[in-house]
Amino acid sequence: MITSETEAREFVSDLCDAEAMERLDQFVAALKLENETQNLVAKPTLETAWQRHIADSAQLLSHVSRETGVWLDLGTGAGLPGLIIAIMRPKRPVVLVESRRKRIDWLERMRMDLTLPKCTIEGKRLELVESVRASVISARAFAPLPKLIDLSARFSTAETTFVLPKGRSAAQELQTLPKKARKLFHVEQSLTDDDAGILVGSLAKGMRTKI
Ligand SMILES: C[S@@+](CC[C@H](N)C(=O)[O-])C[C@H]1O[C@@H](n2cnc3c(N)ncnc32)[C@H](O)[C@@H]1O
Repeated sequence: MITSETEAREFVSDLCDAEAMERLDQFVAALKLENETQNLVAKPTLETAWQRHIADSAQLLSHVSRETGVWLDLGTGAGLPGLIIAIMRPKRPVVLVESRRKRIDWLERMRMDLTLPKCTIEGKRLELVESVRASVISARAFAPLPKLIDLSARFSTAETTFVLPKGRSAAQELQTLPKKARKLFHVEQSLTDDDAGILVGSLAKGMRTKI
């Protein structure tokens, strides 16, 4: 379990290079400033930003086997987890979907300032985003599980891995899926919170049209 800012930095630095670490520091500094003008994350969480946001996002990499293909992040908001993945894996195409104007502007600015040419931002509602085949789909605090799957199934194939940090409700949310769909996901322990879980899984063919 990651229990301090130092441990969080060490955990993340094992997963990326020194240049990415510099960019992550730049991101954290910018996030603290931006949070004074728009409510991107809960203010108290900024004191432990590396644990609560950076390592929390970075840990998703451990649940994804393929290092290639589009990583699609739904409802990216402050940049979590999608922008963190884009910083740590700058050669990978990462698509961030976010509908709120001020948040889109923030993400665009970060993408420019951090020089992330493979990262693209779909500044609109997910429902309006053109279908692409995603290799990974992530979403933190985006929507209840059945709705999330309903909205994102058209971006998935049988090879797509869903990685969904669900906080304390992970196991409970899984129970809200029909029995057949439930079997396709499992709960991984979060490394940043004893009580939190990450839902990991893929959708079978029939499930991709309707759950
Ligand atoms: C609770 S925030 C979570 C933000 C970020 N993932 C995090 O963990 O800090 C949910 C985000 O999803 C965005 N959102 C909600 N519904 C959306 C939709 N249908 N399409 C695109 N973005 C959406 C909201 O604007 C908001 O920024």
